[in-house]
Amino acid sequence: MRAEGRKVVMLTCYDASFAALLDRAGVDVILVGDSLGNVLQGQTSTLPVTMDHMVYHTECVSRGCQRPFIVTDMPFGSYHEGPAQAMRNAARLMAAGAQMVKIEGGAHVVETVHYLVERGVPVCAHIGLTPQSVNQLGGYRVQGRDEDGAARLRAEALALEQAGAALMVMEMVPAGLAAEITASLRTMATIGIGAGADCDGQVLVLHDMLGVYPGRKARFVRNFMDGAASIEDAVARYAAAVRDGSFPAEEHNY
Ligand SMILES: Nc1nc(=O)c2c([nH]1)NC[C@@H]1CN(c3ccc(C(=O)N[C@@H](CCC(=O)O)C(=O)O)cc3)CN21
Ligand SMILES: CC(C)C(=O)C(=O)O
Ligand SMILES: [Mg+2]
Repeated sequence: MRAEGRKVVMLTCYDASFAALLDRAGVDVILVGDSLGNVLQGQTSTLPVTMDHMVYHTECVSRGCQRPFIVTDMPFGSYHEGPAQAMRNAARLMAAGAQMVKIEGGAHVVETVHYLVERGVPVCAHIGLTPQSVNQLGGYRVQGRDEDGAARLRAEALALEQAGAALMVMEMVPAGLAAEITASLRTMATIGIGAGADCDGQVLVLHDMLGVYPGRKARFVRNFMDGAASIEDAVARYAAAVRDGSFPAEEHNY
């Protein structure tokens, strides 16, 4: 899709009924996100989410849809010990129905990404705001604002592409920097969340874009239920807005 200049429409999903709805609405990629810790479990971070939770929700999603490509988040602690542990846990997620796994982090996960890709596990990287590191980052805030931070994100993106990651989420990254990083890549497609419209695709948390998450609403969220006739219509409007470049707009960027 990147090669053809077609935007990638990605949304989180955690169960079979919504997976079927996202399939009907034309979503390209479903992310079984560890954000399920927040939106399903009522946790204040993604840190308590376990492999068993991710396996269960991947199985649910996988049974509900046919067409969308399924990516599952590796939860906190499931890949941090290194390549062998990551491979063992990725294999469980792939057996549950994931077609790609997502791993947060930059330089420290490059070796693990390479190890998985060489063994037949497609990998989505995730840089910028990496919520599993919230206790180190000091909050859910924009990343890569100063020149040092920007240089680090640029270098990490290239290293992750080199390691074989096929997709990369950029979360809460200034729009200009995300555009520059996207243009600097040759094979890896970028998916933005709070990273501007010039990424190769976009992702949002389903409960955020439907306005049902009771927690704090980040700047990058738009409620697509406003003016929509149904949930399916809201998801279809999100897909259309990503494809025509009207979402995200300036007001959603950093
Ligand atoms: N429902 C939900 N939506 C998400 O986007 C999401 C999750 N959960 N859980 C995992 C992470 C955590 N994320 C978050 C959480 C909070 C903000 C937030 O409050 N952002 C504020 C800025 C806060 C600050 O600068 O201090 C914003 O206005 O964007 C952003 C991303 C993104 N992910
Ligand atoms: C917000 C996306 C990128 C994510 O990682 C999640 O939903 O867990
Ligand atoms: Mg996640």
